[in-house]
Amino acid sequence: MDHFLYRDGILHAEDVPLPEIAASVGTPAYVYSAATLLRHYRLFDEALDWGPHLVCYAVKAASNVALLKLLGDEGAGMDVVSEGEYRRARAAGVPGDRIVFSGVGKTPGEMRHVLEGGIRQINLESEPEYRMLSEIASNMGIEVPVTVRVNPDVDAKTHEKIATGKSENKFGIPIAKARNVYAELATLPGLRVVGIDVHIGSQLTDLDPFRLAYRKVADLTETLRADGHTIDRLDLGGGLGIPYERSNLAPPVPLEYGQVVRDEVGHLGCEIEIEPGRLIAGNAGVLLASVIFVKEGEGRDFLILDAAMNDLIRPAMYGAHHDIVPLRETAAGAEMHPYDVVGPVCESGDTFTKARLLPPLAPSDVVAFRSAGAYGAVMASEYNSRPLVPEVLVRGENWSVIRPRPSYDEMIARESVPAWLDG
Ligand SMILES: Cc1ncc(COP(=O)(O)O)c(C=O)c1O
Ligand SMILES: N[C@@H](CCCC[NH3+])C(=O)O
Repeated sequence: MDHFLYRDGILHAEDVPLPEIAASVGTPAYVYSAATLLRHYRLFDEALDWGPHLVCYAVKAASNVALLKLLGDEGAGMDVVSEGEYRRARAAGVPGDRIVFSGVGKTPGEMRHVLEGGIRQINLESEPEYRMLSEIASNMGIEVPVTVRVNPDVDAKTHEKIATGKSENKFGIPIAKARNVYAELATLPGLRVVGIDVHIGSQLTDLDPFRLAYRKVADLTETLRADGHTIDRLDLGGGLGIPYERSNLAPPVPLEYGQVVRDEVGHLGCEIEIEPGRLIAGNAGVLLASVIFVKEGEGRDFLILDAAMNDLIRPAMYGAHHDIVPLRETAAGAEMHPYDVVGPVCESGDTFTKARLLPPLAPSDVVAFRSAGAYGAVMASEYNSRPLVPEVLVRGENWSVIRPRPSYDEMIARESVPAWLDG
């Protein structure tokens, strides 16, 4: 459920009519609903309330500081994968002891930064990484809580580009090597083992892969405990999918997911951490775009929008589907028209969808891409020198720009011509 609904024939974000935002901010623009974001966070929090837990929002999904502040103030932890994300979380007021640091390629500088600033735990993904962290932390006189991300070799049954738990993926340490790795970790200074981490992929619509992976983690917990290690915390990653097509059967909800977690690892008495991103932010955001032209092609009509692949790359990158709806509600029984919906960027890949049935649209009409809150604005670029897409946050009747669209001058002023080029 989200808070983008038609009221009096006009699509609203909570209590704000979206045409008002489009007219004021211009398009393209991302609009987020605070109520949806918080609702989804709370669903996860409640799904795990059978035991000690922390929902660490995956900052990569949508990382605007205002969104992080909303979630942080609600008690959320954060899962970060870079110093930049860590700094954003801290800027949003989230204390270090609610931040976990994931990722396969943490640099020494990033490690030092989070150790200085305070961190709940670092999820380690390779031998060279934990040896480096041990050296840095012990030189700083710190003992940092760590887990090892294990790769359980489970098929997450999702798009191959976002599956992370198979042996061919770059993520984690093969689960079969875990005993040796934990044995070495126990001898290294500067590190304090607290648990195990796993994350098998994103946009999972089936709970079985989670079940399989968590069962393996439960077995490993018992083995490692028998070896004498302290395993008090299980970070079970993110990955629960969302319904991108309203017509589709809905994927499992957080409550069902929480039950799987309880079934598989609940008996171990560990504190549970999860790292959901997409399910919290995905349906909490839409991308508004205006029609520039309707162009007649060979046997097709192109709906040319002012949003492009640089603003929302998911369709070009993964062939992803996003529902597209006009801001003015379509009358029941209205005649629909097939459009190839495209952006202005100079690539044929800048196609959002082909032959999509929409009501007849004309220049200046505004449409909304639904389910664009996660992996939307964060993956935007300035390709074709299109200034970075702005972001807006709505809460009830209030709305504010939380990231403005840079002017062309600002975009260009970041660059400089070296004196030695200037004659
Ligand atoms: C380590 C880690 N945690 C959490 C997430 C968030 O995943 P999702 O947005 O699918 O919940 C990801 C992305 O797949 C990830 O790589
Ligand atoms: N960017 C991807 C998800 C990446 C998941 C991050 N580990 C998407 O839009 O679906």
